[in-house]
Amino acid sequence: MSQVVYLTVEPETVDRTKKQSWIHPHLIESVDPVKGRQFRACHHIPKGACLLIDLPYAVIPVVDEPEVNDHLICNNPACNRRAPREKGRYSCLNACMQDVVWCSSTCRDADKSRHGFECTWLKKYAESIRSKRGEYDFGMLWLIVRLLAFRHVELQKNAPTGSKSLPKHSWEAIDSLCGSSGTWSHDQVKVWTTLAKKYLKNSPALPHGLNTDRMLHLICQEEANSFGLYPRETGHYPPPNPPIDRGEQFAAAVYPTAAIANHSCVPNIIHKPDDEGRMVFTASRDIFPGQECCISYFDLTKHIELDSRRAHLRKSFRFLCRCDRCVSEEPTEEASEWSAMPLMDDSI
Ligand SMILES: C[S@@+](CC[C@H](N)C(=O)[O-])C[C@H]1O[C@@H](n2cnc3c(N)ncnc32)[C@H](O)[C@@H]1O
Repeated sequence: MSQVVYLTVEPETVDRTKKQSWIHPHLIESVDPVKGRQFRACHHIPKGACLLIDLPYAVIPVVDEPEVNDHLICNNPACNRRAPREKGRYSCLNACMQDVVWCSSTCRDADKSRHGFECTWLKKYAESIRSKRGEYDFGMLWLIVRLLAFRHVELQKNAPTGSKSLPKHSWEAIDSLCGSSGTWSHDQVKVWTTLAKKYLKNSPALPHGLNTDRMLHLICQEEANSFGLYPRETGHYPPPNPPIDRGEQFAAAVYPTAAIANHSCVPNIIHKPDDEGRMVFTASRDIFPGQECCISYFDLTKHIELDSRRAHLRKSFRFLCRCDRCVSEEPTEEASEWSAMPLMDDSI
């Protein structure tokens, strides 16, 4: 069977030329006693309907070799398009880091205030963090710095805190993301505390005015809520046979509204970033009033059996999956066994 391609039906209210997040009027936020915040349908949503287009609050490219890789994206948050080598890339005038590029000098100028916030930090730390700690820790810290950079721009503009209703796009929305140090192993929290003290403390190179505890909390929020960006869709169920993976990750981002979506091993939403780094949710089947609307946090072709799915979610995302499929497949005594199991130390 080849992969099913869903044609996303965009309601007339979506104007993609406007750089705004958009949410389907039938998708609402509610709270589940176990899973926390969640999306629910308040009216029927037909298969193929576009449910959400969410602008990232912060995004970073994930590439191994910036000088040869075409996956670099324009750093201007109002653009976020791919910046291919052959079309010419515009580097930082302060030469802070090779991964930082813009697709035009106009985009570079437009991004002056936000990039200015991260530039000194990148120049001072990027190389040494990469060589001492590796790409994962560097990417995580850079994404945190970018969250702070957007906050800085928001504070500078003295912008009114974003809308209270969905879609949300503000520091206030980032502040309310789930994630706490209690979810992670003691060893992991120790490592992150050291990183926060060493690389994220309030300083002239990173003037944010927040304390180390807040930085540690921000790391936990980022780890629980960030998305990997892949070229193909995530969440086809049943998984295509032969399996088609979602391709190589090219970026990581934090989306203030998309982060409300819980995981299901039988999701009714497929998700994929568009050409401008916005996260797009599409209904993969008819959704009826009251039903929860979920994405899949992982490639469903990679973990098939209950044990494998739950172990992966537990290790990478630190929760016991309570989706309909897992609950219906679990042997009666298993739930208590899983709940009693200590969390593994080799998180992520
Ligand atoms: C990206 S957040 C999703 C929104 C979150 N529920 C909230 O309150 O903000 C991921 C967190 O939601 C919860 N979660 C998501 N999917 C779940 C599931 N299938 N079973 C249990 N908890 C889930 C876990 O606590 C997880 O760490």
